Amino acid sequence: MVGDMTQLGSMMAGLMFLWAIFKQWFPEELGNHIENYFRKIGSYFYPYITITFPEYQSDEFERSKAYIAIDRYLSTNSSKKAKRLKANVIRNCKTVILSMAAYEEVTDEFQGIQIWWSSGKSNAPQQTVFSNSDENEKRYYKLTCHRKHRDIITDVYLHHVLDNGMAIIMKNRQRKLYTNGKWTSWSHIIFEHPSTFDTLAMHPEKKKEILNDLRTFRKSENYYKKVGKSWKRGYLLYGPPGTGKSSMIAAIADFLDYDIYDLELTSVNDNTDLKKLLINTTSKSIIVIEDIDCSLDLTGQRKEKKGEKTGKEKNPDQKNEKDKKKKGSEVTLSGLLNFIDGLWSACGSERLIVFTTNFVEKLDPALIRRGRMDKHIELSYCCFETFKALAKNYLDLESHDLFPSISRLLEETNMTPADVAENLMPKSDEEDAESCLLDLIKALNNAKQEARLKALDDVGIKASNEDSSDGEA
Ligand SMILES: Nc1ncnc2c1ncn2[C@@H]1O[C@H](COP(=O)(O)OP(=O)(O)OP(=O)(O)O)[C@@H](O)[C@H]1O
Ligand SMILES: [Mg+2]
Repeated sequence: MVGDMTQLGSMMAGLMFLWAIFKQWFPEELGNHIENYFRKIGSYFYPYITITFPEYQSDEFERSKAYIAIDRYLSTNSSKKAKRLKANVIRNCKTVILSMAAYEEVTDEFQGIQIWWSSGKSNAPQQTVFSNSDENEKRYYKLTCHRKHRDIITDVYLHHVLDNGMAIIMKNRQRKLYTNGKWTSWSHIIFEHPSTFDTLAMHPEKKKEILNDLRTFRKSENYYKKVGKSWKRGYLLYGPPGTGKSSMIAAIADFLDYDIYDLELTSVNDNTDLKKLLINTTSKSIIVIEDIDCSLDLTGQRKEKKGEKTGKEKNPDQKNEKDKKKKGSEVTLSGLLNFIDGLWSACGSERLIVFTTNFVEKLDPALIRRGRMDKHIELSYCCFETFKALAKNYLDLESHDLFPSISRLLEETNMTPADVAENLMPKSDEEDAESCLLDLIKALNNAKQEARLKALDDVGIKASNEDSSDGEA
């Protein structure tokens, strides 16, 4: 059907071309009159309009988002109707997306209107020595419909196609973990961290509160617009090592289906590069700076790395090397503050910025004030509620006679969820749930004993210090 219409369309275009040559031999007014007459006859025989969607817009390197959305949208009906298909295998060979090959045609129906889609390609001149033959083909999708439906097609149907196509892209997309390498670019791997809010053990009330906060954030685009804020939110996760800060970031990314940009501040040259990195992030993402206290000190000057010489350098090469290192770490506190909520931070939207630290008290108050880091979440030592969640995850246990003893021991001593989890893991095939719980009780008793000895030691040292200072006096 589309082929017939295309032939008819080409015939009409040919006639119009011939007419353009003959038109000059006629007086202008008569020429225009005849042309109008031709157009009327033409539109009587060919009452269709076509809209073409090229894969690449002339001024962009990236594939057109509209083209990709149409491709995905058509994959739902082209895979049923088209005869020649193209397969795109994603998600580690687990998902196959079929789209129609070049010069295929499929029909679609919308509110009783018939729409014809065809795919095509044309050869573009060779662009670079590295480009392969596929890259030199300019693909496109062409929509054809009756001209009387023009308004509904352009105003309603195309939105329907693009929205549905984008939804399919989001559903099939694989989350990415980006890291900043040299210069101002990001490189990425597919992000498949197993941590989710189901596996993250924490007090149920606290978990509920965080999930509600994330849900509210996700659907608050209009609210942020209304109050004049860019659509982003800052999370500060703090607590001792092994309490689940990184695991929580992975769980948030899973819950919101966002990509993660793991920003290594020590690799960023200066504030300008920090800004460029920010511009190169996409919406629906989490920008993470882990161990923020190790990247900046309170005055905003970057710390020198441990082990770096502080005295005079022995030779000029060493000095150059040091200069280079210094030059590679010129990001300032003010640069970071601008990164979080300066004017440039408004480019893109729907973003979380997450800082983690083991020492919240070391951070500059300006960096973590509300408005910048809107939500402060403390992840702490394992409490009984956290233990119950871990026991459920690791041992499939909801209750046990040993639970009361564990509850008492957890109140008496500090143990991180990471250590509790390690003790709950069976060490061999023979080890059952009860012996894992006994392992944990043993570890908790040891930790309690160690803490008691350390406290005694500290008191002893203090007492001997006081004695010696009395003697001196
Ligand atoms: N709250 C938790 N729930 C479930 N597992 C946890 C939790 N906390 C820690 N773990 C386990 O301990 C391991 C270490 O946790 P994680 O890396 O998230 O700690 P962290 O707080 O980021 O530590 P650090 O401050 O050293 O970076 C995780 O792989 C996970 O298996
Ligand atoms: Mg961590």
